Amino acid sequence: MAGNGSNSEFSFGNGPASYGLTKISTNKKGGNGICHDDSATPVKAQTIDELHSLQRKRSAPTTPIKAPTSPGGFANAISEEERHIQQLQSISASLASLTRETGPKVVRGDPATARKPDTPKVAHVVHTQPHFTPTIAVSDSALKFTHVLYNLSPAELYEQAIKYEKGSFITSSGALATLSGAKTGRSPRDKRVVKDDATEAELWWGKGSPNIEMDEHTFLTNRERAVDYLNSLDKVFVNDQFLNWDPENRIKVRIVSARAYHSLFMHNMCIRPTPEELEDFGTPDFTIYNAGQFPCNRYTHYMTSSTSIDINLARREMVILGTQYAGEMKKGLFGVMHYLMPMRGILSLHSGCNMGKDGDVALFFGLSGTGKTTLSTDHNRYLIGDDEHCWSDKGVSNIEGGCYAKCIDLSREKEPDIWNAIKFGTVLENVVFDEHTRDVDYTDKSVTENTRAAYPIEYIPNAKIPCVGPQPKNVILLACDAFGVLPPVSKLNLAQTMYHFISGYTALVAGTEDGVKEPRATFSACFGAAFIMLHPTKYAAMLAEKMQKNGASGWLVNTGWSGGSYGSGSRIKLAYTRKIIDAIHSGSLLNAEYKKTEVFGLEIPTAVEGVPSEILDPVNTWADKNAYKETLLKLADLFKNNFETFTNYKIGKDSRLTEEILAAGPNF
Ligand SMILES: Nc1ncnc2c1ncn2[C@@H]1O[C@H](COP(=O)(O)OP(=O)(O)O)[C@@H](O)[C@H]1O
Ligand SMILES: C=C(OP(=O)(O)O)C(=O)O
Ligand SMILES: [Ca+2]
Ligand SMILES: [Mn+2]
Repeated sequence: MAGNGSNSEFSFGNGPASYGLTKISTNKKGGNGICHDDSATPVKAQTIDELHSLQRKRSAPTTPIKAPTSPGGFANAISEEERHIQQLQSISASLASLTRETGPKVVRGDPATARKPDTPKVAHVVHTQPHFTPTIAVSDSALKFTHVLYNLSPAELYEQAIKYEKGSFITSSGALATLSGAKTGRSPRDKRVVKDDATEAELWWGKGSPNIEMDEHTFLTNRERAVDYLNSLDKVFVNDQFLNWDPENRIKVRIVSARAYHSLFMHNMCIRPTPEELEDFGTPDFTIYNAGQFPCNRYTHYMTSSTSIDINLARREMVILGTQYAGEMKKGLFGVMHYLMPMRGILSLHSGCNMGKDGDVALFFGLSGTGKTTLSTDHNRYLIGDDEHCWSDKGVSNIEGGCYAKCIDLSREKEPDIWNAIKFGTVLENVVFDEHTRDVDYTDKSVTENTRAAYPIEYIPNAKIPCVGPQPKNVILLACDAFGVLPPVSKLNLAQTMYHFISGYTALVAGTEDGVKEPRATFSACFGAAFIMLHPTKYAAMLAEKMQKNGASGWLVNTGWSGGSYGSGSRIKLAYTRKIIDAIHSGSLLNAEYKKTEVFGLEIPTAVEGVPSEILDPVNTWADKNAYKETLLKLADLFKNNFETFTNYKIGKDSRLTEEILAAGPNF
């Protein structure tokens, strides 16, 4: 080659080098003629697989795990490997079939990415005492591995949901939109509790009780069905978490489920363990088997539909078949707490709870849709929790680690904190969104009216962590009265508080469906009859005792209709209800001027700051006074009929309060 390098053949013009393009040198270092793009440092990987493995770093607890000390003073720390094997053995035991001798072979990790399970992190449990004489000792499920996706993070669960669960999408605000399938609400008529000698005596059975009985054998049949279903899958999700922020009364729960949606929901709703707490988790106090995609067998005794939610208190287990509605798990555990906590003298409450800057705590009782979540989420106060609490001698504690807000017609302006909580990590159930922008349309009821958002409580900026507080000062009973005759706010004496607590009234309208013109009254004892386990008067007696002891004030707040029943009146503005609640919190309403209403005998204030005075007495808001009186009497009659079930029960030691409570209802 003559003179120039190999790139010299082509140039613009024949002038000096400065007129043409700079020559590309290929010969700086090696001189082997190979072109290197060395503008950045090269990756430290030889293959694509190696490169991908560099992306992910092992996560581990940030502080060393405490080594328990043996009596001799020697630390008998077990290795991390052993701890993982113990964890897997515990999961294998959870998933064990009771009719075959073994638990499944479980291995940690996603089957899609797992290599051969050649590591020792495989566990298999052999029963020491089988409950039944096994007829077949081996089955196909004993030959395969069940992959366990253990306490995955929200990011990992998003990936699982989006890859494998139809109907899972990321919305424009980062939330995970999912579908709960055919069931978009709870199925209270399919909730069963095992009746054995102990529970027969302890629990509330019969008329009005949410506890529909089943026997132990049927429970085991359904348990086996759920466990066999779960073991037939390539992978199951396992969440090990806590309930109750009161450290002395914390309950360890394990949730075994088939869907990433369920695992993320419970990750958000239960208390999340730290990595250290998880290492020390041990055996759970209660286990849920959620095989919701799989129906129960209607030929099984007691089954009346293909859905069954079964609780066995002796075995400390719950089985879910035939419903994927995630609220079933949260509220099922709440039922269990309604049994466990009163046994310890602690009152379980279906209520929201928040605290002012000065430490004044308020409880918000109410049935679904009455405003517990909306009103406890208050930008000027600390949120302790939106739905499930415990009241002990020490004060209040939230049972959960997250909130479950209704999001139908959610607006940024009226409920900014809930709006902003709908971001990455939040589960959005059954909402409708724009297929391109993924913007959610909160007004759309195409899937259901019961659209929901489940988010960790720390997504609310003024959440009180840990979620505990001192003794309550105000007990607010919420009723969404679609008849439009209850006052927006009434001050209650103790007997009235008990009367309304035991009644647990609300009246909602089924929405905008044709034909549903009349509001339907619902009475749900303790504002949560679907979740209580003992007789309502047991909880009422505890509430009376605690309110009395701590000098708490009772209030009845109507978050429903004004100016007429549903159809002619309208729902009380949320802004007005918030002003009423503010006046309760500040203490100003306690010292206001009051007058007594007819029929219900409720004390109503004549003025509340920020609320038009004329709406405080509902009679003023009705154009047709006769219609008002007629509706008022109709509602009073419904109250009276409902309360008849309770007239034979005593509350507390002396019967004085019982008589006062009976007298605290409507008089007409
Ligand atoms: N005056 C009002 N007070 C409380 N909530 C209201 C009022 N008017 C409308 N709402 C709406 O009613 C619903 C109350 O639901 P939510 O707080 O989730 O109930 P709960 O937690 O008791 O089930 C929310 O969608 C809220 O926006
Ligand atoms: C999750 C529920 O709670 P709430 O509607 O009271 O918020 C429910 O009742 O299913
Ligand atoms: Ca609730
Ligand atoms: Mn709620």
